[in-house]
Amino acid sequence: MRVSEQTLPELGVPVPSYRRDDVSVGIVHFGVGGFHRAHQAMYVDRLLEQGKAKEWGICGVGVLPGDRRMQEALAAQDHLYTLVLTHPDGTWEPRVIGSIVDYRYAPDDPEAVVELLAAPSTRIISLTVTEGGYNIRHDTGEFDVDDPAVQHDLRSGEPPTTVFGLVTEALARRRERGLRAPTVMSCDNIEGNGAVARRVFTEYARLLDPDLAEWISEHVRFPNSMVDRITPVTTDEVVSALSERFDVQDRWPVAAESFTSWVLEEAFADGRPPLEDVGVQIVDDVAPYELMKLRLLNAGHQGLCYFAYLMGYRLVHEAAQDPLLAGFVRAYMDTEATPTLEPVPGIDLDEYKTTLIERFANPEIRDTIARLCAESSDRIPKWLVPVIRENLATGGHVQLSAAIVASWARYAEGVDEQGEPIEVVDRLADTLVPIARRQLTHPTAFIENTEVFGDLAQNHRFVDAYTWALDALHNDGARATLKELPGEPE
Ligand SMILES: NC(=O)c1ccc[n+]([C@@H]2O[C@H](COP(=O)([O-])OP(=O)(O)OC[C@H]3O[C@@H](n4cnc5c(N)ncnc54)[C@H](O)[C@@H]3O)[C@@H](O)[C@H]2O)c1
Ligand SMILES: O=P(O)(O)OC[C@@H](O)[C@@H](O)[C@H](O)[C@H](O)CO
Repeated sequence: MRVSEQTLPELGVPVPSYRRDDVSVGIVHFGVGGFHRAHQAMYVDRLLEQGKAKEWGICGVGVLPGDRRMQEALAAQDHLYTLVLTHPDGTWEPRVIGSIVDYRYAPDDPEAVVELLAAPSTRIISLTVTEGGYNIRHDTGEFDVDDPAVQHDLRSGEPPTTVFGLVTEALARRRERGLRAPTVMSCDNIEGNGAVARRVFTEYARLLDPDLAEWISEHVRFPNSMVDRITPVTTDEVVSALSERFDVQDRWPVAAESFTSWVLEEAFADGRPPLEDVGVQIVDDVAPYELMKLRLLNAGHQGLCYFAYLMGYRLVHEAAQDPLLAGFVRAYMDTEATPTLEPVPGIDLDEYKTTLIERFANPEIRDTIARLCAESSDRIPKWLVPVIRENLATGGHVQLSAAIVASWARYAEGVDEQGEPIEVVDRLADTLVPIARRQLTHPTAFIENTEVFGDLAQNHRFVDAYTWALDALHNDGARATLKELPGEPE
């Protein structure tokens, strides 16, 4: 049976019991992908199920050509979709989520999107636009004004196309109309995601109108958050298994692990849904939670994925079940990431790390190594390089982090250990792959790329560890390299 408002009563899986007609848009979300649908939209759906937050329905917005598909898929089923939680014991827990009540593909009608963002009823503008979506230069940490899409929005006089252009135009209209400022809530995996969002939106606005930038910085709030739920890309297998096992035909369901966590800073300009009623931890300072998650889970993923790919793994759980890989990742977490963390209120870090390896090893998630290996140039500088820099400054260990960077550099050569091509998915691939190939004769070529690594190649301690690992990867291969490194085989 197809998912739609009309078929809800007949679907044999849990569905919204609330009337969606009564739900109005209070949140406009940019970047409705797998994660938003498995996380924030699920939390709002839980609130609606409790009879709360009716004014906090979600309207999704897509700005990139790839988002057209999401607009069509959601429109075809009244913006309903199925979230399947995949438990490690093989149990699947599907539920139709009803909190997304509208979706706009911005290029169709940018003016309507700007007006929606400027409407007083829109009190939160949220984002999962990926790490790259914030348009930050890795070397300077500044907003990249030279980006062609940003230049278009700043200079062309045509309707805005980027999240920066659309949101800033709406904020300008609010200011002119004497309306309240909204909250801009980043839910991306970026350290200080709220602070980063604040920086990029005010910097963009300053280029247009310094007074507007002042108004934004004074009135708009940008809460930091830690968000966590492993959500792979939806596969055809999930679509067909949902149909076969539950008789639910959904154009674009999303499957995710059952674990979920959201720690959110109490920093809202114009109210918020009572998210604490559905398990969100509202705190004054998110930093310790963010650091813990980004440096253990996300950087841990990076520790796993390039070595795993080179060793022939294509699925995350299979790699995480290899004691050599699991031991390497755990050793990185213990000896290099953990010393850079702050105490995390209410969390036993040892238990957290053990649970992470178990989550990676969950065979039901079927997350792909390819997903983790994509857009590395947006991930390594944001999650791993800060760990390296801190350890270099304090005299801490960097050997395993250096090996992770070397595994990426080896992977970026675009050829695996069997001589087969690797599809390097990275917005910088055209520059990174040729640079990586040069390292066969010039071992530090990759890390001399200051756009990604800053001045890391000037540090001898890092360079020694890095060149050792790269050399071992070239001469002995990934498995043998890991065997030479300190690990914690189970
Ligand atoms: N998937 C996960 O396990 C997970 C978990 C925690 C946090 N996150 C965060 O969510 C982000 C998205 O993950 P996902 O799994 O939903 O990915 P996805 O590919 O399914 O969706 C990404 C969305 O972001 C949009 N986007 C990308 N670049 C953009 C840009 N420059 N401007 C505007 N929109 C842009 C895309 O169009 C798409 O709608 C991640 O990058 C991460 O920061 C993901
Ligand atoms: O989605 P990204 O690009 O931030 O990173 C890839 C994964 O590390 C990430 O998606 C994790 O699965 C997620 O952060 C778990 O909560």
